[in-house]
Amino acid sequence: MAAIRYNDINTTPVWAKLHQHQRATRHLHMRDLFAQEPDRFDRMNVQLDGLLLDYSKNRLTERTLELLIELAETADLAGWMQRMKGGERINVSEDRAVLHTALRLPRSASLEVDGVDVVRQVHEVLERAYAFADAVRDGRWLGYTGQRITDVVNLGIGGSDLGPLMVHEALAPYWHPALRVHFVSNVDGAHIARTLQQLDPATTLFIVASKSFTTPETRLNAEAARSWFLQYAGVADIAKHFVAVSTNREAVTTFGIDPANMFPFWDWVGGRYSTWSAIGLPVMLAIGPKCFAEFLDGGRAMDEHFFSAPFSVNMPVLMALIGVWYNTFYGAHTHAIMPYDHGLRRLPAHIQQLDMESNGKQVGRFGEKLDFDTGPVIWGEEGVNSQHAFFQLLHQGTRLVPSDFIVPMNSHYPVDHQHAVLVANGFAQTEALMRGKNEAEALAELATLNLSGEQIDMLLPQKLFPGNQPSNTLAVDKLTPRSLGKLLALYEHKVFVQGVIWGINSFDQWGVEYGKQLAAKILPQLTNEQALSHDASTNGLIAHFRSCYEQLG
Ligand SMILES: O=P(O)(O)OC[C@H]1O[C@](O)(CO)[C@@H](O)[C@@H]1O
Repeated sequence: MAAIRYNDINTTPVWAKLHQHQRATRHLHMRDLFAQEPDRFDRMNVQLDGLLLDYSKNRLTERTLELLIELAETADLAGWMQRMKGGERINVSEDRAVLHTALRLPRSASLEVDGVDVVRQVHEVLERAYAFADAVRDGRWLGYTGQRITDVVNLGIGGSDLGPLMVHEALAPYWHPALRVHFVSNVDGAHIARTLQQLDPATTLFIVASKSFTTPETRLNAEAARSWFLQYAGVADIAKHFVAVSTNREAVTTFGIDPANMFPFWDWVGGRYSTWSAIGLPVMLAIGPKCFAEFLDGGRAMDEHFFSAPFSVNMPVLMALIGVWYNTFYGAHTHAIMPYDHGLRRLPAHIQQLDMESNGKQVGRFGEKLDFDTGPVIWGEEGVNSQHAFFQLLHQGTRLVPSDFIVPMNSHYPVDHQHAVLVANGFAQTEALMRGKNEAEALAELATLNLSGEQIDMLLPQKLFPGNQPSNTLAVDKLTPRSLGKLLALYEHKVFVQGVIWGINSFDQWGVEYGKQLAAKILPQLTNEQALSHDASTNGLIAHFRSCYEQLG
């Protein structure tokens, strides 16, 4: 454990200066900033090998950026980056290193942690996983009847589901044509039952994906899958149809999966950072080892940029600092993620876990209470669907909602000119959110409609758009394994930087434990007559369930 000290970032001079600066600049409208600064876009974009971040549509001046960078320096961001990269145990509450970046290092690299070269370990497992994926994809790995595998079911939840699911969906153009991959996460029996209904046990492969291998939802789904499978096949056939990805060899063996069919990873990979490890197995099966290696390369390209670029042109650092500006100094409560790409529709859900499980904390890394706002509520939906759902609030509601628009410049699906329509919508939204529509513009529009003065008085306020609603635009040349790798690593580093600024340990998740403990207590009470000692609401709900539950008999 590192020596205990307390986070004092909110008592530093730069913290006070940022509060003063916010008060001094909050009246500025981005529309005016753009009018005064014709080179604003040129100054406020960063490009990295096919990925462009335009951060000019933010409530920023040069001074804001200077102060935010001073804040990063004050928080010793460079030091924390080196500590993470070098494998120091920066996850202090669990006494673990944080080395998802090592998962993306090339075979030629080496990184020793506790005397072990973790890069060698990573590539040993990758080679095994790649060989397995190739055998399934080529039809050399056969099921118990000698038929080839046609369906893969990933049984996992949280980080063992959201990341691989998102990457799998995003890379649909690269899928093997004769292999379908399904993801089952919820303990709601509907999820596994509806998936199994479509499947043939003779041609189905199950991946039980769980870092801990103790997560009840995943274990129950794995047991349900095994029972279903054993209705058709024998115990000896399990080895051909069940593999595991985990850090817990003992639990995998106890569950009945041959350790030869287990792909390990390590405690220095957080669940929500694990897509790059063997947890990516369903993705490897779908897109093949070559494309998966390109995905890893993309992540590494972002790592190299993050670890070497000056803060003023460092994509993850800039995105993180802009987020801190709104969260902590403007009091914004949320951050929206809007991918203008159907393949990226699960990205908001993945980033939601990545960000909220990492930085949704009110104490600092040494247990001290933090006296300021930290991680925002992350939410979002694919564009343009989101425009027809909740954009009204962004345009004319009362809340500050910073957002990211992620827009691929090219599509894998050239359906007429629909891609241009999609992109035009994305760009138009960022413009409208930034500019707004003022009284003169709204009046000029109403003047063309031949309305009475009374009608104009009534309609004018409703036609006004305040604007000044900030957004980043991430323009991706094309959604490929490599560009997706960059995008995902960008968000991982953004979250890390924000955690460093706020003094948070972004790599534990104690907050999800309590609900699990109470669920374990309530579960037997649902089906017995034991007297209840919860609060009146919980007692009442349990009693109501007992009276309604048909399977109680
Ligand atoms: O991979 P495991 O150990 O089954 O955990 C699944 C998920 O559960 C959590 O521990 C808590 O929700 C996540 O951090 C994790 O990604």
